[in-house]
Amino acid sequence: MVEDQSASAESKAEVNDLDVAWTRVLAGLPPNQRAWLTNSRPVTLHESTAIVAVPDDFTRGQLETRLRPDLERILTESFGRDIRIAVTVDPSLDPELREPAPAPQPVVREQAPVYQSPINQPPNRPLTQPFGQPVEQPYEQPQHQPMQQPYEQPQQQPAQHPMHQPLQHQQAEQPAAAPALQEPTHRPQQPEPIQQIQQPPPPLSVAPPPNGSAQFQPPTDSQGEARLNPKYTFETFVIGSSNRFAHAAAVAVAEAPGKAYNPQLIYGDSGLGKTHLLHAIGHYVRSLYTGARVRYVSSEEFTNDFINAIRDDKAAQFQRRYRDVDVLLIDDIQFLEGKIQTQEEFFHTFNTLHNANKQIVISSDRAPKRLEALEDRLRNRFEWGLITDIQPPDLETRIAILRKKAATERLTAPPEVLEFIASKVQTNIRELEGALIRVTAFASLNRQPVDLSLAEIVLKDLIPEGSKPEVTASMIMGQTASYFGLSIDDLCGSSRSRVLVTARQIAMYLCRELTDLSLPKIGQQFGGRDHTTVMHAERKIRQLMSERRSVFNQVTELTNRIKHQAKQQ
Ligand SMILES: Nc1ncnc2c1ncn2[C@@H]1O[C@H](COP(=O)(O)OP(=O)(O)OP(=O)(O)O)[C@@H](O)[C@H]1O
Repeated sequence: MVEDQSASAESKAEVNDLDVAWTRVLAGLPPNQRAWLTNSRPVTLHESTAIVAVPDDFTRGQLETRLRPDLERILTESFGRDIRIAVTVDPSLDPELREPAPAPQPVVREQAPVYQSPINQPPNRPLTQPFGQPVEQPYEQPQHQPMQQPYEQPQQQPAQHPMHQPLQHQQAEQPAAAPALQEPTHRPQQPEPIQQIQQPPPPLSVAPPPNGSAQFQPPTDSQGEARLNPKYTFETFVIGSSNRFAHAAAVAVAEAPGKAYNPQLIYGDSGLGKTHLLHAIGHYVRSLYTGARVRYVSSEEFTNDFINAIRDDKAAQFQRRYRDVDVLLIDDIQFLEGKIQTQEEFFHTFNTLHNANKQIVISSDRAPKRLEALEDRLRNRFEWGLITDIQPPDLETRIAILRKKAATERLTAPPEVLEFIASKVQTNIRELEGALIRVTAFASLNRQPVDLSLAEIVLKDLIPEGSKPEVTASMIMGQTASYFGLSIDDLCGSSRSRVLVTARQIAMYLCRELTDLSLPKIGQQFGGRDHTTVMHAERKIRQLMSERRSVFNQVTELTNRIKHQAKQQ
């Protein structure tokens, strides 16, 4: 912790230095070159790489080609050591795209950049779907299939499974032949077709990848198998000082997968946006590179998949699923702690991908150094790339997140209510969003406008004063079962009677809102259900709360009971 704080203090100092150095850059360039930097700004300095944000790809092309030598020379002189630049596009820097300043109360300082994701720009850059796959497959697929197997410790598996035979290992360690990089096929278009930018700009890489460059193969999986939540994009991600660096690095990685930083590891507490950034990388890569094979997986699913593959003798399919990809996004790596055989398998997956210059992005709830029950060789590998952290957002960022959420979900709430909610919920963004949903649902049920007094009433019970009591899944399940006159076995069982389904979904929703448990962990608590079932339940209850008073009341009453119980413990 102390170490983390000092690292963050150091990075703040460097940001200031970078600002100073940037003024030297501006002073040192001839006017015709300086003009390119009018709307650009330095983002941060990480080791020997200065990340610079520019408003569009055209400017980026200029910085990466014509201006690069001078920029790097002046920065190198300023810092007294070699500095290279990495350029990222932030369209909100374009004065023409900038949102008008918010009227009277300028509480919100951070605005999310409006990413020009090609997904949203069909006319110029259709998203080519190889093999006629649908463009997007719904992310949330309600499934009620119990998991094939409960979460078993992979240690229980036979040590010499074919998946771990020496030959396989050798193959995994071999660098795969990596042909030349194909530039993004869907670079954002520029208004003026100037000859110079007909060439795609050079990649963002700050150092050439060790074994040549990656090439994206035609995908073998469908769009749906990337399993990306359509809501988690860079466009919907609000940037603040707490996540600015992680965001900039994520954009850089998505623009030059396998080249900019490999692996990228994002760490931070629960509910701070790690999963969101992983999905956003996936979307952006897919929109830039035709046919890029992207796979998102939580470490829990990876573990289960591995166990099932061994059980069903499907090692080869398992390996193909995770190794024949261009970008592997692996969430909550801390889940692999203590799981020796899954770590072993992941180690070889990592090596195969890294050797072939395929991008790996990892999230964790802690810095790699603190993943004590993870093998050293894995932790070392995580340190090969770029490690970025996400801190809890400050008040302004929390308000900006609520504004964005309200806009995307079409929820109406005046600024003072958003400020009130943001001041009450300080650490977890999932909880922040949950509070907004409850306030707006309550107003909609009562056909009342959303105002401060209403928000105060709704949040009084949700967020009690004083220290936050720890809520567990068993408390939620116990309270829900007794409230509905059911047993815990009923909640975990397979009956689909209407009352039972609603009770189960409410309990899952509350686990999501009141605990830090991941989706697969919650599914596991409810009789080994799939994580998509939990996602469906969360969405369903959010919707029902604003449509049915009975459901709103049930959720509110249960929250009170659960929090009360937690306080007594
Ligand atoms: N900067 C942000 N801008 C907009 N929404 C955000 C931001 N950060 C987090 N969120 C939202 O907060 C919710 C929780 O985020 P997410 O699931 O990515 O957190 P996490 O760090 O992966 O948590 P966990 O470790 O519990 O899985 C999501 O709905 C996400 O969209």
